[in-house]
Amino acid sequence: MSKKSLKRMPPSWPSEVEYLIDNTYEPSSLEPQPYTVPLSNDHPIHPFTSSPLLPVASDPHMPSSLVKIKSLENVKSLNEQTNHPAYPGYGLFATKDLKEQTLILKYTGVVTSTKNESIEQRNGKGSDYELRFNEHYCIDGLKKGSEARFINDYRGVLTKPNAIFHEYIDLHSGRVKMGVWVRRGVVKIRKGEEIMVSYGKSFWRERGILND
Ligand SMILES: C[S@@+](CC[C@H](N)C(=O)[O-])C[C@H]1O[C@@H](n2cnc3c(N)ncnc32)[C@H](O)[C@@H]1O
Repeated sequence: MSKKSLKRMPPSWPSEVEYLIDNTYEPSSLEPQPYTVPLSNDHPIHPFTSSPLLPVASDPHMPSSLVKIKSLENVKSLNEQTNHPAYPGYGLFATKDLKEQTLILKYTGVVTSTKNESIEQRNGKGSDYELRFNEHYCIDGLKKGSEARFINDYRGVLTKPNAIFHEYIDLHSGRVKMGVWVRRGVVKIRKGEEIMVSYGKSFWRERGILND
């Protein structure tokens, strides 16, 4: 059996999407040189400090036992009368209590360069699963990605996001990755709660949903 067919996948993973434990760069020559490890002690261990340096952390184990992909069919929004605003679709939920500042997951996908594009050229081009990454790149989780591609925006469900997307340097490979972290000030995301970030106002503005 090939290595690929042995790859483990999270439960409820959609067959049309490739599960990716690590980013794939397109073209592969785009991948930057990794940092030389060990890194200096000046790097923090989480993003919630005033340091301008990227945090250093060990890659989270994937598929992750900390999260579960769930259909939103029976999930209500804050207003218990209405369906979740991302219904019909999926969301990502904690399977354990997750403490403040925990690195929960890696956001993986296809990484491409945005170096020669202005913000105006880039706006509206990305899929609903695309994130800006490491200054001159973006990661698209539309066709290939990890559990993190199922994370919804907090609007209409929570009063504040309980998680953030933030880059880190993998302690072992020296490569920059995109992480999903429990947000500062959130004592814990409780088992069963939906993990939610803010996509940013520009995400909704580009889709004609926010006007301010
Ligand atoms: C990265 S996907 C999130 C996962 C998605 N729910 C799924 O089932 O694949 C982003 C898309 O989810 C939906 N979504 C996420 N958060 C939402 C929210 N707060 N309100 C409405 N739609 C939301 C929107 O369609 C958005 O373009």
